Amino acid sequence: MAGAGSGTAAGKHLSELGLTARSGRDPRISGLTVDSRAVKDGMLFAALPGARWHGAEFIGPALRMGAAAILTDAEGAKLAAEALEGSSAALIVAGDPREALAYAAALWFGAQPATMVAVTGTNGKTSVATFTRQIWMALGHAAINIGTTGVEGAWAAPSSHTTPDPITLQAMLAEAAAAGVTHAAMEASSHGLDQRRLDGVRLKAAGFTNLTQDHLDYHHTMEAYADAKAALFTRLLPEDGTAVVNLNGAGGAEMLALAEERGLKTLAIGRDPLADLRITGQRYDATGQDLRFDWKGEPFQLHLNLVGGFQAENVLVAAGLAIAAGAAPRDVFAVLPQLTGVRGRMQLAATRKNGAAVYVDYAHTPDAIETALKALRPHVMGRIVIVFGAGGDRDTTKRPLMGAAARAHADVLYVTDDNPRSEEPATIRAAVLAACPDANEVGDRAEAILLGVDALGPGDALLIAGKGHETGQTIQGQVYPFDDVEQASIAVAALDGVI
Ligand SMILES: CC(=O)N[C@H]1[C@@H](OP(=O)(O)OP(=O)(O)OC[C@H]2O[C@@H](n3ccc(=O)[nH]c3=O)[C@H](O)[C@@H]2O)O[C@H](CO)[C@@H](O)[C@@H]1O[C@H](C)C(=O)N[C@@H](C)C(=O)N[C@H](CCC(=O)O)C(=O)O
Ligand SMILES: Nc1ncnc2c1ncn2[C@@H]1O[C@H](COP(=O)(O)OP(=O)(O)OP(=O)(O)O)[C@@H](O)[C@H]1O
Ligand SMILES: N[C@H](CCC[C@H](N)C(=O)O)C(=O)O
Ligand SMILES: [Mg+2]
Repeated sequence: MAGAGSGTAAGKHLSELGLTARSGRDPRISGLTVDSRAVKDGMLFAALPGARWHGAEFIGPALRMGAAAILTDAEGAKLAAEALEGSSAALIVAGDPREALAYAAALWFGAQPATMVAVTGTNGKTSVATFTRQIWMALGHAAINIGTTGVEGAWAAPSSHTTPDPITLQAMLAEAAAAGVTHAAMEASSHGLDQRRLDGVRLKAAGFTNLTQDHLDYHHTMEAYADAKAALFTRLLPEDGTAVVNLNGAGGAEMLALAEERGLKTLAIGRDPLADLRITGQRYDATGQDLRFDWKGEPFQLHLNLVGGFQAENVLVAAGLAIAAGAAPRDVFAVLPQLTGVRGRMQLAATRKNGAAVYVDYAHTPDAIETALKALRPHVMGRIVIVFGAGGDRDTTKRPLMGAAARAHADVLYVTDDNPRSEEPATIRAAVLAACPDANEVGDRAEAILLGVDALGPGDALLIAGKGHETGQTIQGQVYPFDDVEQASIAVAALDGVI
C-alpha cells in the first residue's frame, strides 16, 4: 500500500502527527503517501531518498495531484526548490524523514495491538514470530504474526515485504486491533530497521536469533548490517522493554552486551550456563525431538514436533518473547509441544516408496544451508542430497559461500535456479559452482528436483533449499508458478508410480 487516506474522513492536522512545517502552517491533511502517483487532494507526500532516486524528484507531480504537505530532507528541499516555489503546500524538512514518517503513520492510524514484540536476525525470524503467535493463541489470546509469510493467525492479510513500509504496517496494525487482535509478533528485517519502517511500533520485547552473512548488496559491510540489526535494541525497544537473545546464535553475545549497556532487561537463551532459558539436552527422532532445558535453574523436558536442532533455539526465543511480554513461564512451556512447523521450514514434503524423505526448507544464506544440512544429519541414515541455488539481484558474495556450505555438509549436490530475477541464471549458477565444482548443474528447477528425488536410495534424504513457502519463480520480472513442495510430490509420484 503506497497511500492511506481512508478511515479518517476529517483528516488530521500536521501538528497531530508530530510534524512542524517551516512556514508554521498547520493544514489538515487527508492522507499519507510515499508515492507521487498515489497522491490525492489534500494528502501529505513523503519525498524520501531511495535506492534508485530521491523522491523529491516527484514533488512537482505530487503538487499537481493536489498534495497539501511535503515531508522531505534538506537535500530533497534543495532538489525541489523550483517545484516548491510559489506552492501553497506546507513543507516539512526533517533530519530523518523516514523516522518522521514512521511516527506520523503511527499517529495517523492510532491503534496497535496492546502487546507487540519484534524479532531480528539473519535466519529464524519467520519461525520465531510464528511460534510466538502460536504460543499466544494456545494461551487464548487473539494473536497475529507479521512477516515474510504475510499476516497470519487471528487476522490475516498478504504482505509483499518481510517488514512492510510504515504506512502499510500501521494500517495493518490498526485494522488488526480493530478486529480484536491484542497480541502481535513481527519480523524486523535489516532493510526495515535501516529504513525505519517499524519506528512507530510500541514494543514490549525484542528478540535476536543470529547474525551471519546476507544482504551485503544493500548494507555493503557486515558492520553496517550488524548496526542495522542492533538498532532494534539500541533505538526501538523502549527503556522498560526486554531483550530476548539467543546466545547460541552468531553475534548473540554482542547483542546481549549492547542491551545490557543500555540498561534493558534481558532474557538469554542458549547452552551457556548463564542463560535464563538454558538448553541442557536434545534427542532427535524421525518427526521431532525431545528437549530438555532449565528455566532459571528449574529443569523442564518436553517433546517438540519439529525437525532440526536449531528449531529448539527458535522455540525458546519465542517462549522468551511470550514470557517477556507478560505470559507465565509454566503456561508457556506447557503449550510448546503443540507448536507446528512453519510452511517451507524443514517441511517433510514427500516420502519415497523406499522410505527416503524429501524436505523443503527456506535456507537461502550460507549459514542457513549449513544449519539445515547439519540439522538433518541425525535424522538420516544414508546420504543427504541437496537441490539449491542463489537468488538474482541479491548479495552476490554469498553465492560461493552457499556452494561451499552445501559441499561441506551434503553428499550429492544439484545446483539450480532460485529467482534469477533480472540476472543471467547461468552466471549465478557459475558463482555457486565455483565453490562446489563437482556438483551437478541443472538450471531447470523442476528437473533438478526430479533428478534429486531419483537419486534417493533407502535411508537417504533430499533437502530442497531456498524457496520454502514461495509459490513462484521470478525470471526477468515475470513470476512463473512454482512450488517446491508440489514439485517434490510430483517427482515422487512420477518415479514411484503413485498419484
Ligand atoms: C532496497 C529497498 O528496500 N527498497 C524499498 C524502498 O525503495 P526506495 O525507497 O529505495 O525507492 P526508489 O525506487 O529509489 O524511489 C525513491 C522514492 O521515490 C518514490 N517514487 C518513485 C517513483 C515515482 O514515480 N514516484 C515516487 O514518488 C518512491 O515511492 C520512493 O519513496 O521503498 C519501497 C517502498 O516502500 C520498497 O518497495 C522498496 O523495496 C524493494 C522493492 C525491495 O525489494 N526491498 C527488499 C530488498 C526488502 O526490503 N527486503 C526486506 C527483507 C529481506 C530479508 O530479510 O530477507 C523486507 O523487509 O522485505
Ligand atoms: N535459528 C536458526 N539458525 C540458523 N538457521 C536457521 C535458524 N532458523 C531458521 N534457519 C534457517 O533459515 C531458514 C529461514 O528461516 P526463517 O524463514 O524463519 O528465517 P527468516 O529470518 O525469516 O528469513 P527471511 O530473512 O528470508 O525472512 C530456515 O528454512 C532454516 O534453513
Ligand atoms: N527475503 C529474501 C528471500 C530470498 C529467498 C530466495 N528464494 C531468493 O530469491 O534469493 C530476499 O529477498 O533476499
Ligand atoms: Mg522471514
